[in-house]
This record gives sequence, C-alpha cells and structure tokens, in this order.
Amino acid sequence: MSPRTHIVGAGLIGASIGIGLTAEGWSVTIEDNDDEAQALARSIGAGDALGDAQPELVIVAVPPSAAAAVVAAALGRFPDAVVTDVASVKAPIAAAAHATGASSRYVGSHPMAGREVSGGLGAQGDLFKARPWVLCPNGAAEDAVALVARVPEALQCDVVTMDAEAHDAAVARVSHAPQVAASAVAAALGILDADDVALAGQGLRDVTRIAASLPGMWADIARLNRAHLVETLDHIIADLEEVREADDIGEALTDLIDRGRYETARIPGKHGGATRDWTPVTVIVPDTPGQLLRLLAHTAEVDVNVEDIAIEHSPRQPVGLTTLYVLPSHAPDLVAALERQGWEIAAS
Ligand SMILES: NC(=O)C1=CN([C@@H]2O[C@H](COP(=O)(O)OP(=O)(O)OC[C@H]3O[C@@H](n4cnc5c(N)ncnc54)[C@H](O)[C@@H]3O)[C@@H](O)[C@H]2O)C=CC1
Ligand SMILES: O=C(O)C(=O)Cc1ccc(O)cc1
Repeated sequence: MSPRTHIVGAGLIGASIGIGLTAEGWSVTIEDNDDEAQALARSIGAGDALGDAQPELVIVAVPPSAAAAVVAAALGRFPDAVVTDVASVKAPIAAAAHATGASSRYVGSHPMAGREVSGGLGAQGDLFKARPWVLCPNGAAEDAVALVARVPEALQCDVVTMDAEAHDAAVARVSHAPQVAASAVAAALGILDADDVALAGQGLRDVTRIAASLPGMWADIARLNRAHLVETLDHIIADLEEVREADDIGEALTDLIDRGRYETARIPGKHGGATRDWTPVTVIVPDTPGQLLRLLAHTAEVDVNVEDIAIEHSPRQPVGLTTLYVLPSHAPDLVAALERQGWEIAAS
C-alpha cells in the first residue's frame, strides 16, 4: 500500500509530485496558502482536499525561505506523519527540524530537476523521471527514511543519500553558481542593440538558457546557501581574473578551457549515465513547415536512433541547422542515407 500523502505547496514542484504520485495510484491530498494555486492544483489532478484521515507522509514544497517554518509546523500539525521537503538548500531546514525535537520524523529531499517557470501551470508528472533525487536523513529514523524513499522510487528517480551540509556544498557548484554565471553572461548583452544580439549562435543560447529564470526562488537559495555559493563564486572569479591578468591571455584561456573540458566530461549525460560520445550529424534544413518531420522520418527509415537533437535557427535566414546526435557507428550510414534523400550535410 502506498502511504496517504499530503503536499503543502501546490506550485511547480508540489503539483508535479502530486500528478506523478496520483498517476502511480497513490492517494494524494494537496494544499496551498494561495487559494488560486490550490484550486488549480486540484483541477489538474495533483491531489484532493485534505479530509479527516491523517496523512502518513507530508511533502513540503513551498519556497526555500518558507520551508524551515512550514516543516516545523507540519511536524507539529501531523504528529504521526513523516515529513519531508523539497527545498534546494538542506542544512538550514534540517537545523529547524532538529530544533522541534521531532527530527527523527524529518528527512530532507531535493529532486534535481525543475523548470524555468514556477507555479502549478508548468507542472508535469514526469518532471523528475530518471533524475537524481537526494535524500538527507541527518539522523532520521530508518523507517522514516524508507518511507520518504518511496516517493522518488515511485517517480522513477535515481535516489542519492547525502549529508545535508555536503549536499549544500555540491549544489552550490552544480546548480546555484551556474544560475549566477548564466545571468551574468546574459546581463553583459545589455550594451548591445537588438541587431547585434541577433548574431547569437547556439553557444550563447546554451549558456543562457537558465538566465530566463525568475529571481524569487534564486534569491531565497542564495540567502540560505550564501557561504557555499560565495566560495564557488570566489573560485570562478579567480579563474576569470587569471585570464584577464595573464601576460599571454591565449595560454591562460587554454588552461581554463582544458580544465573545463575535463570537468564537462564528468557531467552525467542522458538517462543519468556517463556522458556518451555521440557523433553530431548537422543537416541544413529549409525553414518551411514539415521539414523537420521529413528529416526525422528519413532518419527512422535507416533505423538510426536519435540520442539528442539541437536546432539552431538564425532570424532572417531561409535555412536552419539541425544537429542529430547518434551513435558513432551509425553516423556514416545516416549521412549516406540523408544525402541520398537530397539533404545537405554541413561540414562538422
Ligand atoms: N523550481 C525548480 O526548478 C525547483 C524547485 N525546488 C524547490 O521546490 C520548492 C518549491 O519550488 P516551486 O514549486 O518551483 O515554487 P512555486 O513558487 O512554483 O510554488 C511554491 C508554492 O508554495 C506556496 N506557499 C508559499 N508559502 C506557503 C505556505 N506557508 N503554506 C502553503 N503553501 C505555501 C505558494 O503559494 C506557491 O504556490 C522550493 O523550495 C524550491 O527550492 C526543487 C527543485 C527544482
Ligand atoms: O533547469 C535546470 O537545469 C535545473 O537545474 C533546475 C533546478 C533548479 C533548482 C533546483 O533546486 C534543482 C533543479
């Protein structure tokens, strides 16, 4: 039997968990202190209203700045339930749970997936599938940890157990500082006029994707994880200064790029496995309706699986570049088949 589960906070993450668990047959209730968010979550199938039956598991999915107080309140409000939360920073919330004296029933969580939008409208039941989901037991009872672990297991996540402080240090590097850096790169476009910004290629798009995030959650995260974030920013700033101050800027940049290449290769790729060495096949695609569909149909005809796809589109250009990432052994056959069908392959 799945545990009766109550979610507090019906935004992007709370509603996504609610939809995902409901789809797995769990009995889920959900609440939000914003009436509209609560009504929306219930209407999209993220959970029902809390009834008389007490929940066995409570998931707190409120903004990071509210999480410590709402976790402490939930431990008091539901004295028989195990409580978890999904906030992006874990140590301050573990400390607040400890202060209640009921921390054997509290297990921190952090699903390592999200979107640039907030609110239930962006919720997706499969948002966390195949992504890491961190558990920070920090002294919780074993059965409480096992109960909370059932959530990422049901949502088909990769469960990782860590100490809260070690988690906060790691996410400063893999999540929080990247947001700061992406926003800084995007903000540097400020002196350009629109025509100059339109020169942007895929590199700028890749580096600035998360710069579209709204600041609210990130300001909260920065305040709660300030020490680890500042340490990471110091590291990045020192690297940038080394490039700026070098007698030979090319040599300094070579060193930075070499170190970056080494670390990039350690970032897990698709399905959480090690980064695969896909071969890119870049095709020139006319910018008219249906072309992408034709290209994928021709690719399927030769039984080649597309592992990833990138579409680069320049305004004012009649063509776009579509890169299909395939297994190295499939690339020559794919190129030959596409050329037979009349596609132009861009030199790589
Ligand atoms: N957005 C993301 O990409 C990710 C967010 N997280 C964490 O998940 C948590 C929730 O984030 P989102 O869902 O993106 O935020 P959101 O802004 O979409 O939703 C938060 C919801 O909590 C509600 N709320 C605020 N205070 C409340 C209270 N005292 N009681 C009941 N409801 C309350 C708000 O009305 C809102 O509907 C945050 O702690 C965040 O750090 C974790 C992983 C990814
Ligand atoms: O969009 C992305 O790539 C993210 O990494 C989203 C995200 C944002 C905040 C978190 O605490 C966890 C994941």
